[in-house]
Amino acid sequence: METEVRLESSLWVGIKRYRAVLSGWHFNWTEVDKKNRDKKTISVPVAEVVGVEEGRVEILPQKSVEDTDKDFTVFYVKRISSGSSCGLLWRLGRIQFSCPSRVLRDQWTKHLRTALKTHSPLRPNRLLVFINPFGGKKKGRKIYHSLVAPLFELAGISSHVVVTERANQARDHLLKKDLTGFDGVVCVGGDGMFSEILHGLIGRTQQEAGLSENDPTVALQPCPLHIGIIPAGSTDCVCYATVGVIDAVTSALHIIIGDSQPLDVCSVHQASALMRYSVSLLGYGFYGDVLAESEKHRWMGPLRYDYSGTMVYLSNRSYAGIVQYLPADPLLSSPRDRTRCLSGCSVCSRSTERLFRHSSESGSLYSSHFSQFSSDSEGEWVSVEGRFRCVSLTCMSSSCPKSPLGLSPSAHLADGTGDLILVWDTHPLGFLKFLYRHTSTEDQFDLPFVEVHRVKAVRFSLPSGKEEEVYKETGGLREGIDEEERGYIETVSRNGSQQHLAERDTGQEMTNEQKMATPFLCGLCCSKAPAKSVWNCDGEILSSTEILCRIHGQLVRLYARGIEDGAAMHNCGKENDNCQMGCTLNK
Ligand SMILES: CCCCCCCCCCCCC/C=C/[C@@H](O)[C@H](COP(=O)(O)O)NC(=O)CCCCC
Ligand SMILES: Nc1ncnc2c1ncn2[C@@H]1O[C@H](COP(=O)(O)OP(=O)(O)O)[C@@H](O)[C@H]1O
Ligand SMILES: [Ca+2]
Repeated sequence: METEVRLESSLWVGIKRYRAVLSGWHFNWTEVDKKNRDKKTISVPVAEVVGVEEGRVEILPQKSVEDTDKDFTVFYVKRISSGSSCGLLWRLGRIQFSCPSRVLRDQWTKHLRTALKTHSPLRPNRLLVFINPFGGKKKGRKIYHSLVAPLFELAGISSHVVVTERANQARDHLLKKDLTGFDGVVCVGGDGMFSEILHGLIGRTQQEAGLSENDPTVALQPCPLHIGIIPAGSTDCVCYATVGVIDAVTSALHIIIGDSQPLDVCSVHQASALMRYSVSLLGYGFYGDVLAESEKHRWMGPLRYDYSGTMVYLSNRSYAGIVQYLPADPLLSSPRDRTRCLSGCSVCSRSTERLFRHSSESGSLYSSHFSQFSSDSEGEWVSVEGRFRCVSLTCMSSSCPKSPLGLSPSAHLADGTGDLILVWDTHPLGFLKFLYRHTSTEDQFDLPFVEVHRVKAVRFSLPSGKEEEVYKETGGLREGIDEEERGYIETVSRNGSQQHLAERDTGQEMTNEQKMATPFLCGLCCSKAPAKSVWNCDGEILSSTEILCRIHGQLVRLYARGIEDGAAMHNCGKENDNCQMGCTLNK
């Protein structure tokens, strides 16, 4: 049995004396005053030590090494509060120690290096990096070379960098080229670039396992390589929802220390063909229209979504559809339980056991998923039909700077479920209220025309010709229904039995304000609203409308750890500035 590394000695930082202790999971140093009394302690988990160098080393503004033989420098993760974002910013902390002898210095560097290997076994040695030079504000290359590459170098990571020259180059590389020796793949870009990596890695893994991605019932094999995201895109939702901040240095440090965050992935099929995978947003109606509109205005950069969002909102559209879903176990969690999936989430941890339960027995991962598509579970599908402003499915909260709590604030990153959000047709100001609540802490699901369901799978289809006649397009409100009623008809089928619900009560009275806004909003839109929308699949438009979606629990792993709760990081119980014990969170 390996014995735990322990080392304790006096060390100097400038003229101050410190008692430094490396024991188990922690490295800490306490200032000792002239009367031998302990002053401030800084404690760093060994797993968060970025690197240990002989001599006095600096890397910013540029690397410099003073090769003195009694000194060593420790680089570590230091947290600072991020202001507006929900997570914590990570920065590179640095401390230069002086030892009484070279022998002791060598002992410290050796023990620290051994300890950090033991306590963070997933640290990458070699990474494959793809940079999209055109993502977001087109700063991907600069962000990587000025902020990320020096940190990778410091941590001893070697990287093979590919600056993409066309869309799907990264995906094709991962599908075809030799990936031997790489521990992970890093994308520098936005959600679209992440999606390329996701498709390449999932595809490659299934190819090697001899599994057909076109079969929607197949139990997909989890990907062995980790994915790192350096945010340099427009929405950067996957990064925000898994790290809590959009910050290249924070993300680079998560990669360096080999953090590992499993992530659910949704497969999207049409008949027997795989269309795409999704993690953040699979959206029909509003989000599909926004994406289609925004593609015409790519030159605007990230602002294209604000512009297109406004235009699409003003066009006031709703679409007919049939949504069927397979509910997840309501005893495990609920999208309305007001909890949040944070770092170390217990719902996700418990799910790991449930999702992989049969793997050791049957030799096949995900065998429990497979059973949910057997004929036995057919009866559990719920079906709703009507007109929708939008139908959205997300495997995680999908928080992003535009919406800090996200599309579904209580969704989980790795519980094997997705949240289905149905926004029924409603008055324009009602829909505006729904959208607006995404920007605040007000509950966007607490509206009479909104439903949210935690699901394992979803099917979407268009109503048959007969039903389409009934719901003839009039741009927002349906023909034949009195405008004052603002209701709609839905056909609900639970466990196969058809139930006809006339007039869903939206519970809303039209205010004078709304009445005044109606002619203006409808004037922009009423004549030529299309009968169908498109699906927005993580920023890509799907070519089919009728789809089958299925959530695959923990199919990929990111170099991340979920959103850290700032308050909980202070294990000393003191506020930022007074924090002295067991905590590296500084203002
Ligand atoms: C009155 C204020 C209205 C504000 C509405 C805010 C709602 C925002 C929810 C955003 C969820 C985003 C989910 C992520 C989607 C991305 O995958 C996708 C592609 O991103 P990228 O590759 O970086 O371009 N982004 C979008 O589809 C943008 C949706 C914007 C909707 C307004
Ligand atoms: N060199 C390239 N030229 C054009 N498109 C690219 C290139 N590299 C990647 N892409 C594509 O650009 C799309 C958007 O990239 P992304 O990095 O997500 O930026 P944004 O967040 O601004 O949309 C992705 O779908 C990706 O496939
Ligand atoms: Ca999930």
